[in-house]
Amino acid sequence: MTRAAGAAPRLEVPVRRHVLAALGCGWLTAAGLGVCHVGTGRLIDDIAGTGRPWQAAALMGSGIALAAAGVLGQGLANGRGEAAAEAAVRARIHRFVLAGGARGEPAGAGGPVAGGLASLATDGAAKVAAWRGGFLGALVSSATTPLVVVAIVAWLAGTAAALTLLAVVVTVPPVIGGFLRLSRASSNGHQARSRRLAAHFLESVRGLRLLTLLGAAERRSRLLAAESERQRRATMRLLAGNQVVLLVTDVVFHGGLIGAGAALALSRHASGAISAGTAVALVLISVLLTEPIGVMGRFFYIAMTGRAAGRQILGVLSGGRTAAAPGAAVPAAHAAGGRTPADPARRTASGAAAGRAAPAAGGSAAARGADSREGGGTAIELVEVTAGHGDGPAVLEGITLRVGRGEMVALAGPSGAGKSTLLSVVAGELTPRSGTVRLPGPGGGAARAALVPQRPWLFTGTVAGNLRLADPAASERRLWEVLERARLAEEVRAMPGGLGARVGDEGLTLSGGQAQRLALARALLLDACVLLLDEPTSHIDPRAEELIIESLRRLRGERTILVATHSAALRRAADRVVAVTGAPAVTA
Ligand SMILES: Nc1ncnc2c1ncn2[C@@H]1O[C@H](COP(=O)(O)OP(=O)(O)OP(=O)(O)O)[C@@H](O)[C@H]1O
Repeated sequence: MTRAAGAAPRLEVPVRRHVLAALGCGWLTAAGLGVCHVGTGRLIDDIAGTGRPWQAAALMGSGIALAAAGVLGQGLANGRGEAAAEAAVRARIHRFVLAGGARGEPAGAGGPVAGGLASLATDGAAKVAAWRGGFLGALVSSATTPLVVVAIVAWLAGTAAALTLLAVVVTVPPVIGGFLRLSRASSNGHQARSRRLAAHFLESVRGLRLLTLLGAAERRSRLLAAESERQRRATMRLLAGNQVVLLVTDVVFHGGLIGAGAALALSRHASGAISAGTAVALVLISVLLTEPIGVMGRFFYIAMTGRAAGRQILGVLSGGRTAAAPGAAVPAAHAAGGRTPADPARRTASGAAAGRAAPAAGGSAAARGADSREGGGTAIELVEVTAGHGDGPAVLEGITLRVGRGEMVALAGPSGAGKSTLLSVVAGELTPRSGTVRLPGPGGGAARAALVPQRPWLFTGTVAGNLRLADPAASERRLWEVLERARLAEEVRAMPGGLGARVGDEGLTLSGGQAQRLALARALLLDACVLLLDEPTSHIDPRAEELIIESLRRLRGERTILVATHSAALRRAADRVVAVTGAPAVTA
């Protein structure tokens, strides 16, 4: 994309050659058809006994050959132009994404970017290509073929007749332009809404795990269904409006141009200036003047949707940032394998009891936790639990672990040892292969557990919208309350819009620490007795880590917290550290 000083920005696609080829072929087709119609006129004069038979046949034959060559050539030029344009637009978007653009803040209204880009790179690129590569040449040629037709008319019926016809022809572009402008605004809005909807679908699929954990999947699906229905109705309205525009242009211009041609032919024939055959040829040739309308009718949607998609792509490419947002959460990959010996479970700085290692039966160690708060009751109980993913080997084997009510227990251990797997088992996300998992609630029933995954998913929208995924009916007061408890309220107050502040694509307008605390606040809204936190302080700076640890300290005692972590500071803050070493060895 290049931009001359003061010129409007343009999405550059390498199709000039193809457009010129399509233009030349379009003229060839028009000239061929014109010559063919002149031959038809001569044939009529032959039948009337006033012409030369060989001349009519020669004109018709050569006209058909020229027109056929023009049609084939234009088809080829359009096809190649479309392929070249599509490849070029996709390459631009890919370069932009690889440069980190999709992680930037959305330009303008703050719509979802990654989902929107996926739609632009596929559907959008195809639309731009169909317009710039496949249609522009045909459009330019059909807009200029009337000049070829007028030249043939001048040869057939004189300059005056040609100029009269030209006067009618020149009214075509401004009127078509007016119609296009009328429908452009609605088409643009419709495109933008379609892209937003596509992005919402994509985002929901990617955040499905979290939606399920929060019990918000059903609500989200109802929301998407309602949005889809609104978009379907809007599409039907747009199509109906476009049909009306097409009908009007068709009737006005076909009638006007063919009528003008017929009137001209009749008057010239009546004055004896042209033969009957030439008059018929003139009417037939005037039909060629309706070519621009035919093209507009056939490609109306291609031009409209292609231009709108081009503007969107250009807007994203020139308006998006090219670097990852500072402090953006970096995805933490699950390390595979790694069955290294356990970090030694150790007594924490607070002096609480550390997990006890117990010898394992059959050569492996088993977790043997103990309630650190005698009399407080057990909040989490795992007995001889063996678990793994799919058909894979067991990640945890024969685990026994008890966590007391209100206790904060840190799960430590090397990457891949099974800390996240253990949290999934407690959360009920992963069914153990054997053993029992119990979360006895204070009232006797099962307690509710809220899992905050390693990389919390934030949906495009506002701070309040993300919080209310957990509790749609939560009042503002309640939202501020959980934000306070997650030590995020002060920062949200400072954001433009407060609770209404935009949380961009995947939450990337927030720092990693803010995203973690927002996810924690959301989990607090669930009113779950048990909080399961997976690496809540990974990839954030010491200040943000301090804030999260501080908020967990405040929650301790009131909620039971099981936290998987590599952070020494977080382990120190816990009542107890349990070392997870992976199957077959897990020690407590
Ligand atoms: N969804 C999954 N499907 C298959 N295997 C998985 C899945 N999730 C984790 N694993 C495997 O289970 C093992 C334990 O992974 P887990 O994420 O529980 O470890 P972890 O101790 O939490 O690691 P980290 O500290 O890096 O987060 C690893 O070998 C991992 O590859």
